[in-house]
Amino acid sequence: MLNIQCLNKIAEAGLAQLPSDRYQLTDQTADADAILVRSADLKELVFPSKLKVIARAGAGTNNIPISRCSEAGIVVFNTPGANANAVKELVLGALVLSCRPVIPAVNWIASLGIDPQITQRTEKEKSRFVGTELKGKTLGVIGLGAIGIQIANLAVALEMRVIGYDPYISVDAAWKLSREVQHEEKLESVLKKADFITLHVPQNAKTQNMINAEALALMKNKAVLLNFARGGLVEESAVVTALAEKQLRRYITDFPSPQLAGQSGVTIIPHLGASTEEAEENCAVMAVQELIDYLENGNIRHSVNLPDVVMERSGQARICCFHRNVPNMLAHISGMFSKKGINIENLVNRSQGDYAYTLLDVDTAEVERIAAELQEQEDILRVRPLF
Ligand SMILES: NC(=O)c1ccc[n+]([C@@H]2O[C@H](COP(=O)([O-])OP(=O)(O)OC[C@H]3O[C@@H](n4cnc5c(N)ncnc54)[C@H](O)[C@@H]3O)[C@@H](O)[C@H]2O)c1
Ligand SMILES: O=C(O)CC[C@@H](O)C(=O)O
Repeated sequence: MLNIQCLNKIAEAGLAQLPSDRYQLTDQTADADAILVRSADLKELVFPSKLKVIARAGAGTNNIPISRCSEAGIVVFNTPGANANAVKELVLGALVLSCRPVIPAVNWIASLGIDPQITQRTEKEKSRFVGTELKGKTLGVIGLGAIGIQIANLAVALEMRVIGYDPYISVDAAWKLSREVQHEEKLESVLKKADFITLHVPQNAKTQNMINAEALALMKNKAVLLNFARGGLVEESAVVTALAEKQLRRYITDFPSPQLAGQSGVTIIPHLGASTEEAEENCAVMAVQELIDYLENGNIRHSVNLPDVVMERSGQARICCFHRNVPNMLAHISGMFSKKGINIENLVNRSQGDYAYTLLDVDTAEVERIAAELQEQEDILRVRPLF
């Protein structure tokens, strides 16, 4: 039996994929072979030696200490694109709310209670709640991945002028992007030109506080900033100052913080971007499938610390080897098999940055000993024999 610990609520549709004869849920990290997580912070978590995999049912992995996982031979997965539609739809809502004062208008009507004159008052006083339209305005999309692309294309359909910035855009993503979206090579150009700026990049050392006082100073005075990516992308004290000095019109964020609470010009949503039944199910199903394929076949799809490595099963046993990306490792591993007279039927090896992964299918099931010997080799982080 393999033990799975859920550190957040994971949709039942995903958990139902776990065959009950091979998997059970545990609430003890010490017993966990695998962890399923959403936004729980794992940065201080002590990993038990039997923990092999962490699957993030969602996109952002800034809550997971990726380097520490790699050094412990733990593969980390996420679920790219599985909640993108949910975020796109909420960003559309936020765009509309940023230029149509619907929330104050609804609050005003609610404050009137049961007023027999409500219809007359509405028609007389509604002029206080006139807004503006999105059509014809410029939307700047920072980060053209699963979410950014969908928002950019949607905004084109809304007849907005759309400009995008993503120095690392993938070929796949570029194909999906509407030809109407203008590609900007510099972040500064987007900041200067856009009426609405929406952030869709991961939070990491390079993107932390990317919207700081300097960036805010470049924006148009009436610009609206939307952040459905991560709170740490934006220097909040600078946003509060920019709003107070009328350098920024509104900041709409999915990430509450004490610094932003109660500030005028700030609209705070309680991290609801991915909170739809559909997105939660998509993420949970995808995360569980990734986890099962890794635990049972050693296959890797959508890992954030290793490349995709998928090989059809052949032979009598499979050895999965998570190692550092150092010279001669493949020759060393295969040499150990040939010294023992074990025939390798199939082999695949891929690397990503400092780490690499090798799958070997062999013609014997007697592999426990060689697996243990491999595990002792320098630069080998985890070895798993599978039958
Ligand atoms: N509010 C929510 O509930 C919610 C839901 C899903 C995702 N998110 C956040 O949104 C982020 C994006 O999600 P996604 O699914 O689109 O991810 P993604 O990986 O598909 O796209 C991210 C894009 O950002 C680009 N990028 C990276 N660094 C950049 C930089 N410095 N400047 C410009 N572009 C850069 C990448 O090239 C990539 O195309 C996630 O990392 C997560 O933090 C939030
Ligand atoms: O799990 C959630 O509700 C949020 C997920 C979201 O922030 C993500 O990065 O995918």
